[in-house]
Amino acid sequence: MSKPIVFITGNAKKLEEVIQILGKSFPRQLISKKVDLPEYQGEVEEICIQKCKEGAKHIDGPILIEDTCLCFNALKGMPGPYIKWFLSAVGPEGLYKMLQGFEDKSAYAVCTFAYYSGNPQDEVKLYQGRTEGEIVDPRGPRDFGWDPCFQPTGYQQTYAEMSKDLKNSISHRGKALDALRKGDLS
Ligand SMILES: O=P(O)(O)OP(=O)(O)OP(=O)(O)OC[C@H]1O[C@@H](n2cnc3c(O)ncnc32)[C@H](O)[C@@H]1O
Ligand SMILES: [Mg+2]
Repeated sequence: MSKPIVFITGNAKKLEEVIQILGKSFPRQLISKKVDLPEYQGEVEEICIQKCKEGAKHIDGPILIEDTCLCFNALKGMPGPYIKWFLSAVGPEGLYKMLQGFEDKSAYAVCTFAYYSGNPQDEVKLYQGRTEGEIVDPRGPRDFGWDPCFQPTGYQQTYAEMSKDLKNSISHRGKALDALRKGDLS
């Protein structure tokens, strides 16, 4: 019997979605631990590896972390991994206003999971998902991050206006977890 995987996050809404998306079909037991891991700088892959290694100091056994980026094409991919600070400073309205001087409102959300078995001989494994969209004047409930100002390509609703099932079926996180499901989590 494999050990349960501990998903470390300080974000209750992320955890809620991960549980909804993986559902009962996930063959491994997933438990969660609330730890606010440091916000690292750099490329998202490096950030996730560092975050995962730091998380491993808290847990004896397999662990999972994720990091989410929101990237504006007009800003060459910024705020990217720093979106948390921008969002807490200016909110979804401010994110929309940041693009006021640009015609290009396109953006993409990237979710990267990092898994580490806990065995020192194993590497950290990464699983990524990306959803394209645009930054719009915020609409919909305010309960999760930048959801009100992100409208995925091909939809008339923002993430915040969508049902959870619809968001999860097309989201950056849903796609990253599809990749994780297919991965080798030994
Ligand atoms: O402890 P961790 O897992 O790091 O949780 P966090 O809230 O610090 O999350 P990140 O470091 O990945 O920063 C991502 C930011 O984007 C927000 N966010 C993450 N996923 C989102 C989603 O699907 N929809 C809207 N906002 C999201 C989140 O609230 C943060 O402000
Ligand atoms: Mg974080």
